[in-house]
Amino acid sequence: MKVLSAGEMGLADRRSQELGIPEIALMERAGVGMARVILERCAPRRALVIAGGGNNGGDGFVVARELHRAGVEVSVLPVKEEYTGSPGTNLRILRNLGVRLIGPGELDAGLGTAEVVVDALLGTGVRGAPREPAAGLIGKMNAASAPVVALDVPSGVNAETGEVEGVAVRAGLTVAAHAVKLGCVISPGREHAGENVAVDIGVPPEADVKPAVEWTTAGTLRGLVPRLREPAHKYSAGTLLVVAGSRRMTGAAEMVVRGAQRAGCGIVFLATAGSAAQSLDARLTEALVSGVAEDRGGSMASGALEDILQLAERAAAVVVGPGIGLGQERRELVEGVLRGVEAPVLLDADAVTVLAGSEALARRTAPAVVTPHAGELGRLLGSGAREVSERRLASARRAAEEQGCCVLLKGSDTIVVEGERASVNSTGSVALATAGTGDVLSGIIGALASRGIEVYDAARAGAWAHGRAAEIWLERTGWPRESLVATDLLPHVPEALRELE
Ligand SMILES: NC(=O)C1=CN([C@@H]2O[C@H](COP(=O)(O)OP(=O)(O)OC[C@H]3O[C@@H](n4cnc5c(N)ncnc54)[C@H](OP(=O)(O)O)[C@@H]3O)[C@@H](O)[C@H]2O)[C@@H](O)CC1
Ligand SMILES: [K+]
Repeated sequence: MKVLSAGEMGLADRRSQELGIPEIALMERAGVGMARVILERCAPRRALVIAGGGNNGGDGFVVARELHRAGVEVSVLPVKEEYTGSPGTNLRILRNLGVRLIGPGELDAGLGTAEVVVDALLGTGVRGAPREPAAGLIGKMNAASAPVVALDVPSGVNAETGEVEGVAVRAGLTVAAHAVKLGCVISPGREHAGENVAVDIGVPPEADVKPAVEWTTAGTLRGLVPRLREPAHKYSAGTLLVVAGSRRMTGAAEMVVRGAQRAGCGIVFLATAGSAAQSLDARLTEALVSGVAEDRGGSMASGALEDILQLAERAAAVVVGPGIGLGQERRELVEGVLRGVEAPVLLDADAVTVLAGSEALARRTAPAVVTPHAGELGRLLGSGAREVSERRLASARRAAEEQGCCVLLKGSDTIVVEGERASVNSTGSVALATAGTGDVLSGIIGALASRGIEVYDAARAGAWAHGRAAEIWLERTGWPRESLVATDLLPHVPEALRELE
């Protein structure tokens, strides 16, 4: 699956036309391909096409003609009075064929009988929140009982960013021209798009564009994760220090360690609160567990820093945060690790939360990666979870710039940003929305970093393998996705990583 932003698609389109391919030829192939997908997937007897005033509407007219040709009873609502250019030509053909063109007054009847509603209202040319009458039409499409298939982009979704400024169509399937649009793989646009499919529209390779934001697949990662070479000893395979857990939160520490071990880390040291150490030591047979100074609540105290820095001297990477707890002492501890550790540091969970308002991360020059979800990133940015959820790519970029580090923003569309580089992960499942999966992810990324992979690559490869492990579990067990627990991922992490060899 190829993913391009709206701007990149516009460039591919202009280059194609400069090479002499007429706009109407691209529209023809787009519409023909889109109609084929609709016929194959939905096989409707009656369809309604809602066509806007631009080229997205033009695609809709071609789709209507193709559905009509296949024997589907089609109604088309063109929103504009007058059409010119390629959409105008295609609307004229519909008139010549006697395809039923309806006005707004007949819309409710059309929506009531259609087996598929085709959203050809707004595409990549939308600017800002949909105005009337588009906004009202979007509301009607969303209220329809028939499934909605969006052409190119669900109307109202920003194809560049995935942001939704006003209302937007909720489609079950989005059929894109040439490449899936970036806004359809980033939340919330991703949820509006449903399944994404792209159809070939004849853009020649000479006109194609390399995307600035990578859609991370096995292909983009292949060869990144080194195989262990002989002679390997436990230190050459990567040493990782995990700083995690507290008296009441031992599971988080366990899952980070296990994730790291399955991702090929040669040796894992765990520093945890003194009162948690004994039980973790018993559970983590292969890890070296150290209990360090804790406060009265059973969380690691700031006085543990010296021991932690000493352990870090033996590690090629450090993971800090899961289950450590909040408060001033944890903040001092995390700041101390950022100041005192030269090796790459991954900050997750509580370690991200306690850094809100701190300058320690921005001041650090050695490599660092933070792995927040929207709520944690909202605290770090001081903007709130909602702002992050609405503007995910922009928020991740802002945090990466302000903090001068790599940011992995968790979600169904895990986004990884560092400097100019950005990527969206292609693997995963809603099954991952369960306690502890984030800890496993931290362990995997920490292990990859400990094996010498730079943090941006470790983060995107780790996210990919973590999502792929969930997919493999679903494939193998056939169990409902709600049943996955974080430790189910562990046996599938090596399999996922092997797919990258
Ligand atoms: N590029 C390619 O290679 C190919 C592109 N193709 C297709 O073209 C699509 C892009 O077409 P596009 O550029 O004509 O824009 P499009 O999405 O139809 O929107 C423009 C219309 O929306 C309106 N409008 C805008 N904002 C609005 C708002 N807030 N609220 C309400 N209305 C608003 C605007 O009205 P105006 O502002 O002009 O009054 C105008 O009528 C692309 O997604 C793909 O489907 C294919 O044919 C294959 C080749
Ligand atoms: K659309």
